[in-house]
Amino acid sequence: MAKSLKLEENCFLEQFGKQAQLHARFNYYSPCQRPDLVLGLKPHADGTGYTIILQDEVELQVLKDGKWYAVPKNPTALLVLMGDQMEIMSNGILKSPVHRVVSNSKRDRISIAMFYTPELGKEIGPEDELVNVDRPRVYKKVTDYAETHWKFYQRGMRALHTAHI
Ligand SMILES: O=C(O)CCC(=O)C(=O)O
Ligand SMILES: [Fe+2]
Repeated sequence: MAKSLKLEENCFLEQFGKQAQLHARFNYYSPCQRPDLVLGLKPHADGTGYTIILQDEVELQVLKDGKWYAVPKNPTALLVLMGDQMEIMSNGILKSPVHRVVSNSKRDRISIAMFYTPELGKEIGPEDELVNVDRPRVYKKVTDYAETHWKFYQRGMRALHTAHI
């Protein structure tokens, strides 16, 4: 990702720190009689650096320009979603998408999500090379953003505005 932005290849890794955290969550979504009324997982963006997902059935959707798009099923692929902290470190170039899981009346669904988050207590912020006259600094430096994210998540809100300049 750093290389794709013409940055020194370890710069994001250094921001994550030596004690970066990796959490795994195993999700089971049972069939639901009223998929029109019930979501598998409410709309949210991840507070991680990034999240890697393995899904067995399509029901994950990503919000773009006010519309929900299904992420195609590919059992041999891992889906990598940017989290809010990669959006901050890339000064808004990489986007942390709002996503949700819809439910299905016929079948269940299993997914495994790996959440990769910077070390506790480590300050992160936009890479200096990504700040210039054409692209002013969008985000300030933040520490333990995942905690702030969690507080807002519980109220069904995004936390990214707390990192805006
Ligand atoms: O189950 C999925 O595919 C997505 C899970 C997810 O978005 C999350 O746990 O944050
Ligand atoms: Fe998520």
